[in-house]
Amino acid sequence: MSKTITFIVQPGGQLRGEARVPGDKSMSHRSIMLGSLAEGVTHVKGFLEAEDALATLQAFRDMGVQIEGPSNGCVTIHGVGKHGLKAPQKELYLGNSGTSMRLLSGLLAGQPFNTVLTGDKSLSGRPMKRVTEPLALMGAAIKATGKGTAPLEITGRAGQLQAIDYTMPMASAQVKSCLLLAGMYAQGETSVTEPAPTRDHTERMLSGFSYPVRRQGNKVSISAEGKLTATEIDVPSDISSAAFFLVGASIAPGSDITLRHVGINPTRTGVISILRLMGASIEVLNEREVGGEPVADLRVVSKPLKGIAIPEELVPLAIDEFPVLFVAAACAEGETRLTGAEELRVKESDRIQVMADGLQTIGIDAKPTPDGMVIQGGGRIGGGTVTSHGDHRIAMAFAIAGLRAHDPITILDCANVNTSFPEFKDLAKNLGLALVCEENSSA
Ligand SMILES: O=C(O)C1=C[C@@H](OP(=O)(O)O)[C@@H](O)[C@H](O)C1
Ligand SMILES: C=C(OP(=O)(O)O)C(=O)O
Repeated sequence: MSKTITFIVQPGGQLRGEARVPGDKSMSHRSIMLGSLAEGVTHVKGFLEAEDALATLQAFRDMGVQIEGPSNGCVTIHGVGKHGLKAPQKELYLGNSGTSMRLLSGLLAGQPFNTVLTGDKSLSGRPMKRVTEPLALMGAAIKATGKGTAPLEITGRAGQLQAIDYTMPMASAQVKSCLLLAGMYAQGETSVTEPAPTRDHTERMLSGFSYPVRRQGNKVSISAEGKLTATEIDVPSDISSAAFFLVGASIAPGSDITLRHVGINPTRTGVISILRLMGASIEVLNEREVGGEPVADLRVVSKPLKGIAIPEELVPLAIDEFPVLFVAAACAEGETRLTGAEELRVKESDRIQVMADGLQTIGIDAKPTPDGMVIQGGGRIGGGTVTSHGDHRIAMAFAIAGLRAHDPITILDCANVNTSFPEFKDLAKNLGLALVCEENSSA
């Protein structure tokens, strides 16, 4: 039996009040990976209790790591050291999570045992050559399908990986992190050069575990010399989850919200920069540093938005926020143009096509292009039935569109909101979104 979830949003309303959205997904994954490889006991708080991060947690349990929790966001990891993982008894199932699969492929390439990585239908369609090809240059043995997709059969080549100096063809934190994790098991110094800055949580967290990692300009380097020492990790709220409310409060007249304890690492704040360019009022309050990551409270007051050409350098810094940014564009006066974002086509869904289809259904002039979208904002937003194609961020983006719609919006296939933000519907309702959630069991 599987559950289907449908969101129904009544039109209009405003967002008001305070909320703390759940922990950062990227950091939650990495806390489990590095905590498991550390010597000693790592305590994590603010861990994201959602399916993607839990898939990573289960994978490490399957490799013999004793992990307590999660309970109220607290996880205790009894690290086994860099060479302490054990062969899993079965394949590692990673659900919907691209981050788990790509980072683990690097980490597992240099282990003294074999593994098979599998995922759900969406993950099994996502491109893995971007990691298997550079890993092969390091001497890894990974067999994918003919299309370069999962399942990935990894033959562990402990002691046989060689360092590479690799320039990534695309700006991807997953590819960078995969190669850095493989580099921890390779002979020589592994370097990864990125064409544009991407999220740097792996590098920051490695330093937090006292593992040497070096950055020179856009190049990051690591070697096998070093060990991870257990630490305390405080995961801030995920700006990618906060983004739904940053947009919602901006577009719904009369809104005024404060989101507490949000991670504002500069490699993640593209959504704030883009919304401000569109005219949004977002104040960054109480800036502080928590465990090597910048954190702040964000206050958003509604303000009329205007369409813009989104600067391409902001694309990797807001890569997961485009579904909801397209909704902001639909509510902005004038044209918004996104270019340089072809990566959106290979996420949990083709986020360019799926968002354009849904926006058109609710009456918006949205034209998909190979690498982005052109949206004419300011028109009447109607209502209708859209499908998320099992993509959590599409489901939540259309829920937010309801704030400016004239008729109800029904969003099909929303169960995957649980991959990143299970509390979405409750938090959204508390802030003022008129959202109803229907659950049905299907055989
Ligand atoms: O490293 C990470 O944690 C992530 C990197 C990004 O993917 P890419 O590296 O494919 O851009 C992002 O879309 C994903 O949600 C999380
Ligand atoms: C792209 C995403 O995640 P992943 O690549 O880990 O599946 C996302 O959360 O928007």
